[in-house]
Amino acid sequence: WNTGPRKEIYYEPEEVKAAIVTCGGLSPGLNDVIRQIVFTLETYGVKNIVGIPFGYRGFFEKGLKEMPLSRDLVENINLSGGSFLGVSRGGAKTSEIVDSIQARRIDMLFVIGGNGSHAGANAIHEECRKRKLKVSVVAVPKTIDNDILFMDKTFGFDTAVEEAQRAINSAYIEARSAYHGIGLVKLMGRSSGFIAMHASLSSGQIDVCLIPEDLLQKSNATDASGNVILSDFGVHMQQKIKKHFKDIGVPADLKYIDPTYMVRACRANASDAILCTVLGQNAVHEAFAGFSGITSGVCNTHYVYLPIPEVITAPKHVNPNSRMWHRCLTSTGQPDFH
Ligand SMILES: Nc1ncnc2c1ncn2[C@@H]1O[C@H](COP(=O)(O)OP(=O)(O)OP(=O)(O)O)[C@@H](O)[C@H]1O
Ligand SMILES: O=P(O)(O)OC[C@H]1O[C@](O)(CO)[C@@H](O)[C@@H]1O
Repeated sequence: WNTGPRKEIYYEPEEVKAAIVTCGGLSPGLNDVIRQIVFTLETYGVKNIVGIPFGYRGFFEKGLKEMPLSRDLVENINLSGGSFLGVSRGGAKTSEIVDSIQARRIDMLFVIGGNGSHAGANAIHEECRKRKLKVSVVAVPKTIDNDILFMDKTFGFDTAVEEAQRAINSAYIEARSAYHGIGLVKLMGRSSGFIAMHASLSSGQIDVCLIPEDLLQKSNATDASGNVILSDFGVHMQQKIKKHFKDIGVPADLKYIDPTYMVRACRANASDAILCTVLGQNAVHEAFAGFSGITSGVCNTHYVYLPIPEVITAPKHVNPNSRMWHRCLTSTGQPDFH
C-alpha cells in the first residue's frame, strides 16, 4: 500500500490513546523513530501518548509503569543512542499483553523491533481481532542486521556500516605496522552478513570477508526470545589463525577487535535519521488510516506498508550468488569459498 496521510481518518485524535514499545536489541535510530511518532501523533491532535518501558515486558511486569510522552519530553532524545524507553528480549505472553492493552484502553500500538518483535506484534493484532478490540497494531522494522525481508534497508544499518569503518581502519593500521601483522574484526549480523559485506565494500582495507551465511556454528542454547545463540566466531577465528601460524612455525601478530556493542549503541547517522523520520511519520499515518497488523518500510526505493506475516516468513540473507557478494569478492581479492 501507498504510505502517507489519508483524507479520511479512522480515529478521533482527541479520543486516542497511543502507546510506543521498543523490543529486541538496540539499533541506532530507535530514539529518532520514537520522537517522530510522538511529533506526528501530536500534529494529528493526540494528547494521550505513552511509552511502554523495556519492550513487551513493560506490559505485564510489576513495577514497570507506562511513561507519558510529549514533544517537549522527546525533543532531544535523538541526540543519543539506545532507546529512551528501554528494550528487552523474551517475555512474549500475548494474552497478558492484550489484557494490559485492554485495561489501559490503548487504541494504537507502535511496535519498533525486528523479526521477533514483528511476530509478537502480529500475535497481538490477531488476539485484538479475536476479542473484537479496535486497536491498530503497527510496526516499524528495526534491525541493525538488515535481515528483514523485502526491506531495502532497515534503520541503524547504515550507521553500523559507517561505524564499523573505525574498527576496520584500526585493525588495518595495527596489522600494517606490526611484523607479520594480522587484523581481525568481528561485526554483528546474527545469521545475515550484510554489515560485514557492506563494511568490507566501503572500507577497501579488507583482504577477506567472512559472512555467517557460510559459517554458522549453531549451539543448542537460546536467548530469552528463543533465538539460537551462535558461538563466538570471532574468538574461534582468532584461536584458529594463531594455531595455524604456530603449527607452520611462522610468527604472526594478530590483533582482534570486537566493536559490536560500540557500533550498536551509536546515535543514528544522517541517512538513518532521515529514514527514521519517514518511517516514524508513516507509522502514525498508517494507524490513523485504520490499518493493523502492518509494518512500514522502504522496498525497491518506495516507502510502503506491508502485511507483517509476509515480512516474517524468514530472515533475509546475503545471497552468495548475488552481484553484490561477487562485487565484494572482487574488491577484497579473496577466493570464492563456495
Ligand atoms: N514468535 C513470536 N511470537 C510472539 N512474540 C515473539 C516471537 N518471537 C519473539 N517475540 C518477542 O518479541 C520480542 C523481541 O524479539 P527478539 O528478542 O527476537 O528481537 P527482534 O525483534 O528479532 O530484534 P533483534 O533484531 O534486535 O533481535 C521479545 O520480547 C520476544 O519475546
Ligand atoms: O547481545 P544481545 O543484545 O542479545 O544481541 C545480539 C544480537 O542482536 C543483534 O545485534 C541484532 O539483532 C544481532 O546481530 C546479535 O546477534
